Amino acid sequence: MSQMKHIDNIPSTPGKFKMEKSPYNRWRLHFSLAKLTFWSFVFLGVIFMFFFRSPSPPSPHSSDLSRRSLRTSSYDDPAWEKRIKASAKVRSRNGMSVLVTGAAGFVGTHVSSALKRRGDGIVGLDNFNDYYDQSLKRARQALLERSGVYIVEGDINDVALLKKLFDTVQFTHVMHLAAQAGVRYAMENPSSYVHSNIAGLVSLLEVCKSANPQPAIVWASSSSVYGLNSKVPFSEKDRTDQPASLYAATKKAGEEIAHTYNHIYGLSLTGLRFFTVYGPWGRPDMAYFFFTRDILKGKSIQIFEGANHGTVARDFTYIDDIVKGCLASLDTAEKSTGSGGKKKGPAQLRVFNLGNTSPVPVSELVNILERLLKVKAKKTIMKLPRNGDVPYTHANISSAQRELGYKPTTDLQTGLKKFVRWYLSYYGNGKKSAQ
Ligand SMILES: O=C(O)[C@H]1O[C@H](OP(=O)(O)OP(=O)(O)OC[C@H]2O[C@@H](n3ccc(=O)[nH]c3=O)[C@H](O)[C@@H]2O)[C@H](O)[C@@H](O)[C@H]1O
Repeated sequence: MSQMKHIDNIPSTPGKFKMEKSPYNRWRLHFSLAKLTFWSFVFLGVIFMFFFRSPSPPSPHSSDLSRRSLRTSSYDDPAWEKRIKASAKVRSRNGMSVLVTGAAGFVGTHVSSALKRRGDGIVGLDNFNDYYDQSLKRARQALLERSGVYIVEGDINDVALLKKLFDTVQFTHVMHLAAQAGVRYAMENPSSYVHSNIAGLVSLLEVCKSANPQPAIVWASSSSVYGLNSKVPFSEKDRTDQPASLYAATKKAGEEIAHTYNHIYGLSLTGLRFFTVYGPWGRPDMAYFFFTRDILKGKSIQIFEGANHGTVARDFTYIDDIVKGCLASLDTAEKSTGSGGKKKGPAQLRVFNLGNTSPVPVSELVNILERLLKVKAKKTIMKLPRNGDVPYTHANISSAQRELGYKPTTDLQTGLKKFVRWYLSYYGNGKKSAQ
């Protein structure tokens, strides 16, 4: 009752209207309060049901989160830390200590294995997502484990995990290869590109800029940033403001984000524009890989052609050449200049094309595969769909040649021969096949 009095004495709108104290008004007030309480309960009930009782199917994100919180508790596990430290142990003089993101990916596996072979310390990080056959990623992981590289299972968006890794090991370098790849898939699942290629990159750079010492970072950009550029061969100085796919746009955004972190925090950053990388242990979503699978299965393949029956061509680049470019980038990367999250001076900022400098038409890629597989392909020629693909790519590599000593040595015929040999030994002669 005293509370009621208090309410009664306060004008609802100061200076405007004072409520009369008649019994009718009191009854109206009681009634309104009862109504208000009733509807508040209904409202809270609905909210409760929506958040806690909703039988909606678990989204990949919610399962990710629960997995992540489970894993967070294992970050304090001494055995886990021991494995990481053992994997990061440098075994050569002047060797580096590298965090490789996307280590169970195609390029990540090859780069990690090459670094380990020469005595660098490596810790891998990979979220093992299901963009393509996860068993292939697990097989790559097993391969790396045999050579002493441990892959931590986690996402680059997991800042707590990244911090824990940097607390455990003083990484001198980060080889950032984790990404949502694929040009055409960007129309199906655009947010996955924003999640990995933009948000994930920012999470990683945030942790790197605060690390002491700050690592030097080498990361995977893409030839797709040239988009609709029609000047060939593509040079790093050419325009890159006309991306043809969301994938390309997120990689281009990555290059701009790299500029910002270099400018504000003194992070040393090198972006590598890879040109259609192929080879053993490759990505099943790429044309050379699923063409091989489909030719062996006797399934029809689609070969795209440009306007007016124009040739669609790619500057296909063999994995071993790309690995050499990655290692040379790490070796020539200057130290970051910041510490404690503050820039101390200008730092290195580089972008390089890593291509093969000799584009090959997709129809020729298929001819080579037919010869190597000794099977005639069932081909359908179709117009290049409007799905983010560009008609051709061709790298000018003079900058990488000059600064990194990069010189690709594997032509498509030789590289595909190695790929096919691996494919047949991994999947068997078409009996067990790629998904
Ligand atoms: O350099 C890059 O930055 C990118 O390279 C790769 O993209 P792309 O060069 O598009 O490779 P990929 O899909 O193998 O298609 C090869 C060719 O086959 C043609 N193609 C494709 C499919 C098909 O059914 N038919 C066909 O003709 C198609 O038109 C194309 O001409 C990576 O996937 C990408 O993640 C990114 O790293």
